[in-house]
Amino acid sequence: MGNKLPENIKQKCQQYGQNEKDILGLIDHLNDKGYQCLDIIGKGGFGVVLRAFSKKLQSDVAIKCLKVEKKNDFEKLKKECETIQKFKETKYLLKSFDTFQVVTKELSLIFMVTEICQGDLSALIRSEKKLNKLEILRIFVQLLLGLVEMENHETLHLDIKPPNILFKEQQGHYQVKYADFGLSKNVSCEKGYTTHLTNEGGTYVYISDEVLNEKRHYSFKTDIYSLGVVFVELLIGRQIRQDEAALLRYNGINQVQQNEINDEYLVDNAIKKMVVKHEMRETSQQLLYKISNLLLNLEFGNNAKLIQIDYIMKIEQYQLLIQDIKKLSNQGELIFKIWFDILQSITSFGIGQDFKSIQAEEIQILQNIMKKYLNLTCLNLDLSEILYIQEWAFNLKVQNRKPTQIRKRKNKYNQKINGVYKFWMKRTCRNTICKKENFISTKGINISYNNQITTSQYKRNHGNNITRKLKHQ
Ligand SMILES: Nc1ncnc2c1ncn2[C@@H]1O[C@H](COP(=O)(O)OP(=O)(O)OP(=O)(O)O)[C@@H](O)[C@H]1O
Repeated sequence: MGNKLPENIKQKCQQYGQNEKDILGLIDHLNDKGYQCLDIIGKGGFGVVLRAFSKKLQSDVAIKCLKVEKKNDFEKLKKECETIQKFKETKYLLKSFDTFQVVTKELSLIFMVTEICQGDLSALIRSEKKLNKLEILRIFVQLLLGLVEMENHETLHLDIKPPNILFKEQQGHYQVKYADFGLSKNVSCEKGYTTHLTNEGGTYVYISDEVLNEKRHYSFKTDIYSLGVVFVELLIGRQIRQDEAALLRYNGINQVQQNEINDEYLVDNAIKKMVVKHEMRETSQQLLYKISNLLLNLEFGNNAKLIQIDYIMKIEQYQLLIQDIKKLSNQGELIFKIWFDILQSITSFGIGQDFKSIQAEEIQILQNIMKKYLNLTCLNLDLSEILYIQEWAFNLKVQNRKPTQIRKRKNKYNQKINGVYKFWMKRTCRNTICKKENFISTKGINISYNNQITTSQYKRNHGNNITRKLKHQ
């Protein structure tokens, strides 16, 4: 890039009040590390965020360039880097690719390379084009899943607010990610809370009573409060004012806000279980269970009849399944059957196959099947969402069984989601009926079958070393 800044970066320097020489310096450091700077995305309290091309990843990344001025700053930034680096295999927490430090005679800089997003939630809340309820619920379910991911990593965010939630938009579907873990704390999962108190708070509007008054342990429910306020803002389509915030914290949601939300179910089942005193708040799992049910009903509700007809007509080779479906009166059970069938279709005889071995490609196949069979274009669920829905559907079935059966099943299903999945695999494979399906061996030999066989029969004849080619792809 030499000594000259491209025109777009020059303009952004003016817009963000950045010294051009400083930016040139940053660009040189980044070049040395294999990043080609393309633009300035924004400016935060500690420095600028740049868009750059990573030669190693062969894709664009965001690079937060942070100037360390005090020892405290360094500790805070180091902690943020360490926190995001420990997140492995998460989907709703901003991915970190690299962090490095550059120290010269004059200054000390930290660079954090992360995945790149398109903006933050505050822009969506402020935007003229208001999000509809379905879009809001899809975002909210992802944010709850993000809290579950944090819980799995024993992390409290403690600064959840719209500017710290980034989004990517693809064909009208928003994918959201938590960012800015500068105030986050580690928490022991056994205890579920931390006694490490501090007077650094998040932002006044979003922080809970316990953080504001430093009067009790923090727990995963501390983040639930903040997310509750974010949810209120998403639903009313505007930011909560400072004067409203105190009332919200101590008195809960008021009538005016309830009228703005205009959805009794969400107020009673989500907001009043989040934006309340610590002991009355629900967990992310409890909320997720309810809200993903609601989302599922919204996604499928109006299409229930269509799903039924479409399903029976198009998947006729699954004779047994169809007979079952005809007996079903309950829409929940119907959805259960559909998920069951779809899972059968994407699993390539993987008895005992592990959750992690399900590849993005298979999720893509699943989505294609959903679109094709169910005529749904809006569906864009990922595996963890699918597993939650699956678990919900199973519980729904469990409720209709006799108590002894329930106990037996529940023991199995009380295991973690991995366990649920493995059990499903076994059950799925045992019952699968394959008719006129094409199979390919891993050596690439095509084998066609004209008769119905069960997968276990097939495995007995041909061994485990097979993958199934999807007929409907
Ligand atoms: N990974 C990213 N992808 C896209 N935009 C980003 C990314 N990270 C940050 N931004 C944007 O860059 C701007 C500055 O972000 P940054 O996190 O530094 O600031 P902040 O959150 O306002 O400040 P602070 O961290 O000091 O509270 C924000 O507008 C933010 O939306």
